[in-house]
Amino acid sequence: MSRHGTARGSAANRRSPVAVESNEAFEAFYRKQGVVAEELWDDFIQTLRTPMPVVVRINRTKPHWEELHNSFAEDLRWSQLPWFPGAWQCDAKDYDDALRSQCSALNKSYALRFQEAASLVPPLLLEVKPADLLLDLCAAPGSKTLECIELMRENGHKSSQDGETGVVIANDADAERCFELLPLITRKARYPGCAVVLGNGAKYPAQFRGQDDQLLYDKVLCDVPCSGDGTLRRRPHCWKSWSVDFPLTLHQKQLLILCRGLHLLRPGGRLVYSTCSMNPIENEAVVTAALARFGGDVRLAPSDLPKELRVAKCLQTWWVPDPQDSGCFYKSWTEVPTSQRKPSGILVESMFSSGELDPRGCFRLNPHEIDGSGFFVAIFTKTAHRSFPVQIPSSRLMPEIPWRARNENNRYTVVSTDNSDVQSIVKFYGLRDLPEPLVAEYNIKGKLTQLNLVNSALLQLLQSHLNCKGSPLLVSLGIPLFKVLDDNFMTNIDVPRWRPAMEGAQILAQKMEKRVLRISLEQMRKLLMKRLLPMQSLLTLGTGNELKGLESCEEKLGGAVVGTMDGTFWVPCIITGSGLELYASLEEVGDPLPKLLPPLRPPVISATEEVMVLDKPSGLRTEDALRFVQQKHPGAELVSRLDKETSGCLLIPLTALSAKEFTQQFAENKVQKCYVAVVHGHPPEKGHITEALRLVQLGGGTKYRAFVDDTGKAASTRYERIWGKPGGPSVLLAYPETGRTHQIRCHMAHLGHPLIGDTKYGGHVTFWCDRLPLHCLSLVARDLSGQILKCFAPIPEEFLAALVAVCDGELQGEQWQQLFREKGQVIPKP
Ligand SMILES: C[S@@+](CC[C@H](N)C(=O)[O-])C[C@H]1O[C@@H](n2cnc3c(N)ncnc32)[C@H](O)[C@@H]1O
Repeated sequence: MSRHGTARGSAANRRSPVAVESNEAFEAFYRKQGVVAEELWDDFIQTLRTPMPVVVRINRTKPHWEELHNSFAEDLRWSQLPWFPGAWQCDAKDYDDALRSQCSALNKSYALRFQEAASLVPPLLLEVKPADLLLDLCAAPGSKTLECIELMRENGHKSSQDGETGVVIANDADAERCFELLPLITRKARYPGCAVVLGNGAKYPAQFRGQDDQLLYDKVLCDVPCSGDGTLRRRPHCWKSWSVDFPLTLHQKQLLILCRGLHLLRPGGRLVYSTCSMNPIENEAVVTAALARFGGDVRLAPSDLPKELRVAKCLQTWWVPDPQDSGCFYKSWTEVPTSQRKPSGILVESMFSSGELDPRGCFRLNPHEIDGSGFFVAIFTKTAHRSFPVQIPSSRLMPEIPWRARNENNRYTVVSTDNSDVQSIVKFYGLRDLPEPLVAEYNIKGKLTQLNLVNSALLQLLQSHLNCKGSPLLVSLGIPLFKVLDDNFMTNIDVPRWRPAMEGAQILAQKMEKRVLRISLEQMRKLLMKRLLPMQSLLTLGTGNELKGLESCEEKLGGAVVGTMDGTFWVPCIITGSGLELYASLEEVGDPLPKLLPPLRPPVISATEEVMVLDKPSGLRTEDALRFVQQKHPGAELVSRLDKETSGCLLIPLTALSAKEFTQQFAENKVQKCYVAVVHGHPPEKGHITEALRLVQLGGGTKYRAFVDDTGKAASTRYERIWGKPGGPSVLLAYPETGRTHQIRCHMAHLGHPLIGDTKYGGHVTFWCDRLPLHCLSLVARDLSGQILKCFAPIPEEFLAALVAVCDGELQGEQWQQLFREKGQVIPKP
């Protein structure tokens, strides 16, 4: 069985729906459009009702990314998306709190990004090259922009071209969303050729480098605003609000943005149009209308898709709903009543199908096939460009940057290297070769506040002539390198007013010969938490091995950068009379080297050619443990199970013959087991529970609960209390003589002593135990030759910590292990 995300069977088959969401109009609309074949309808609709898997994209431009990649490969909860390098997928139900907090920490430090599978596709199909001019017309909140930048860098490394020579313009029409995008671009991507721009994509200006020399983009991404019904799995509340009308209001806007993107594309360039909507009026209709508008100058680009990526053909015909008459649909513009064919009406001619679409350049990503959101993608290329004649001055480039910023004071100017501020920075920080070109940023009060690094290609683009009255607004430009210090700081001291900026610290650390400090990883973590290293500690650390480079701060006071010894993480700081103060916090920048949880992979306790016994960790499903075994032994099968939250010995036969043998041994209760359990209260010292159990399926899904019921199956559990005080809790050894589902849990609950935290059976959660305290300590069976097979799984760390807490430290971890080694062995039956 493959571990690849798309190869584990359909999403709907693997999961049960969590909520029965529905909308009759939605189902009627999409059935009529024929978006999926009738026989796949149930799979499609069921998938839309199941939670999305979590998908992460490892940032392969970061140091240590391979370590992270390997840790995902080791962990059975993650499967790799075979069509996207570095993307991993985890089932929603395996994504527990521990995994969530680990991934959030990794996301914060930009070791990975969360991005659903289908959304990875549009940037991938842009085929970005390191030196491309790329325009992302609808960029916020920025996942795809970031992905494009990473791909540019990666492709740059592959072709050993400098990966930083391209340009990425991230435009969005929504100011708030632009500001959401900002930290991603400046803090995470840190790409000198990137500008964030606020403007209407449909009116993005034409730019000219000279007479009849229009600046055109190599790549354009139009990930347009859409009704978003492909993301119902992520936003189940939208089932209720879905209507046929809303998408109709978006069609023209989408078409205008696409047409603008196509106009700005260079001949031979590539444009990707995408939506997370499944509606043909927002998808195929927009594409056909744009093709018609450009005559033969643009066409769909047949593309080689990764072979493992499952895509569905685009529609060639579709129905347009009448917004005034529910249930009424039109196939062609001529069918629309004349009264509705007004220029101001909702229905427009471009919504109707006209002409064939090349399915090799235009396709759908169906939720049930990609196990993600529904998406639509079309790839265009251009064969000819028609420009409008414009009168522009004869000089090729403008001396200044004609783009507006947020107001007239807030502007950007090109900075020359002999500028006196720049000279003082070079001297103070010992800058070997000053990164350039630099632009100065003036804030909205007109005060010079920042020096930003851009690259030459971006500067040229910004100095070209804009063919419009007011330009879109520049929200950010390049990478901030230096920031001005507060006016009232160190007024009488002869140090420059400039300190390194957070965004540029990494670049500066490679170029500065002075004022570069390195500290150990542990000290860096402490510093990020406290943000201040008092002067005395700074001086003390500076004399030892934990801090290096203090001698490079001749003047002592003033800006500096501080990083980890391996040089992979840098932040700006300032040395003042009180010590070293950091301009960053752990909250903002994340951990320099987030700790990885040990991968969830079961250790093997014993293995022969016929049978393997694993020490299954809590949190791993038995089915996933089986997959691990099947990687080497494809014939392995399950004959017994442990609940996901239960840890310990799990026996898996490796061949059909041994499966038959062990099935029989389990059925005849010949496999002896001993479990450790922590229960509420103080049960009698020894007991034997023989109540029959009946298993009931919950909510039509794969969840079960056992009940004591005379009509159920015979069940027998012996137990012995090995630690406990009146009032509880108590630690037991339990010996199930039968193998019913949830047997120990249900039997103990029936006795009035449910397991701690076992809320399904009436247990209560405690702060000292965050897993089900049930562990299969030992197991005895007979192998195929009749020899005794005896296995023992020591108590896992987190369970041990809970036991120490239960007894208030009366027994320490090793003492508990020793107790179990002595008492927890099962004596084989003769
Ligand atoms: C689907 S989202 C883009 C998602 C983004 N590409 C990403 O991957 O994170 C569409 C974006 O288009 C923006 N938008 C809406 N109308 C626009 C217009 N006329 N021009 C440019 N952007 C627009 C919205 O503010 C929204 O941020």
